[in-house]
Amino acid sequence: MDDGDPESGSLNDFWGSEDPIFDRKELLDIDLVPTEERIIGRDSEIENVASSIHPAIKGQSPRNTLIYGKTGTGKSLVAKHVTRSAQNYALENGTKMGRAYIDCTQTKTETRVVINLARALNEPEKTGVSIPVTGLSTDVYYERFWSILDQLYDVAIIILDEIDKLQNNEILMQLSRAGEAGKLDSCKVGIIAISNKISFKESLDERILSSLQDREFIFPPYDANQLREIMYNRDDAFKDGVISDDVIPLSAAFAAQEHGDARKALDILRNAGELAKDEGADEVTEDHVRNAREKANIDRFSQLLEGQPTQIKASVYALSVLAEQHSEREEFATREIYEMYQNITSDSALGIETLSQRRMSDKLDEQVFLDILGQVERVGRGYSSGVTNYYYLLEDPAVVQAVIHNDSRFSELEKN
Ligand SMILES: Nc1ncnc2c1ncn2[C@@H]1O[C@H](COP(=O)(O)OP(=O)(O)OP(=O)(O)O)[C@@H](O)[C@H]1O
Repeated sequence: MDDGDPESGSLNDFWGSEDPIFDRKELLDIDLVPTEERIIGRDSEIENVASSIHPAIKGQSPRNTLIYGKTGTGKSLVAKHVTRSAQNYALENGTKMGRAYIDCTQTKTETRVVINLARALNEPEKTGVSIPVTGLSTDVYYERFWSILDQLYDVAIIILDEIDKLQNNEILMQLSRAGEAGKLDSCKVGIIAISNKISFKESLDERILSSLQDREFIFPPYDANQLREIMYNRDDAFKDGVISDDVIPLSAAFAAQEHGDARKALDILRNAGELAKDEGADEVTEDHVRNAREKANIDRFSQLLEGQPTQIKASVYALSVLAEQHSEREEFATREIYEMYQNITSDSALGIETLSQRRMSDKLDEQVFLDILGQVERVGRGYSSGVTNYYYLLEDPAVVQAVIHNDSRFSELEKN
């Protein structure tokens, strides 16, 4: 084993070397909540969310708020930015405001949400309440959580991001009714629920819905100009003069082509910088952006599709098989997709039931909203008059299948 002179290793030169491309790379981190002057094109959304929670500044009940919009439209950013600013203002004005953020893709069960909320808001040295990570019943966790809220805060704002990923809606029921149900003595609770799945409201109990729908906002996608602005406002992530002139406009054009997704724009920009760095280049060029876009597409698509239920994968898979078999066509009618879907789901390897055509097409419609698929309506002529729905893939069928095959049941299917 070599444990000789540490000075002699050539790695030392490497550790000591300066990054030739990035200066403040953290500005391109996806979780960063940028300062207000770096937030572009969301003035009215910020105003709307701020007006919903305005009463909280004085310790009164904030209005519950529901935010919808496609991915990368700034939903999480606006919710975090507005609540952070409210919390600072409240603090300076003598109101004790608590604020917690839960990502429901990571925290899906009722008990885990309560535990995480309680742990995030607790100050054990002040409350004397402990929240062990496991071991108590859900009821006890709730009791301790209510006690923490009453002891420490006049008001608490809870952001539930990607709320449609929750296993059930019990936590929403509890949080939205905590005051009237007498669980809380003095603390007021407000919820900001975020989703990119418009159909999620159908699964909600009427009472929760009416309480959440109090204020509902839909965030529109960005246009290419806004995406450009968002990126120019973060170009100090790079060393001076390292990005060539066409890099930001091209990244913005790519991100605007699908829907105006700021996450995608920033992903492309960061990945382009990383590719340039890996190559030892001293400039980020248009070619790096093109290659980064390719990589971002595959990553993003995997993320969107991987966690989806088997029924959804089966219907998207059916479309990908058709697209592969008929490379001369792009669009396929619901009926054709359904025939392929029936073939696929009849294979016992998948272990799922075959839904009706109607329900399968509902699943496809959801994927359209998430930008996994595209959909067009065509009016037929002659015998086939009437409107027919057609779907098409937004990604290469080979990429779609590669992602779905990560689910072992689908790779089994391939062998049969
Ligand atoms: N208006 C904006 N100005 C500056 N940066 C933005 C803006 N909107 C979004 N971003 C950046 O884009 C990325 C994605 O934004 P955000 O997470 O808020 O999107 P989202 O709508 O919550 O998406 P998802 O549904 O995928 O969670 C973040 O890094 C955020 O900082």
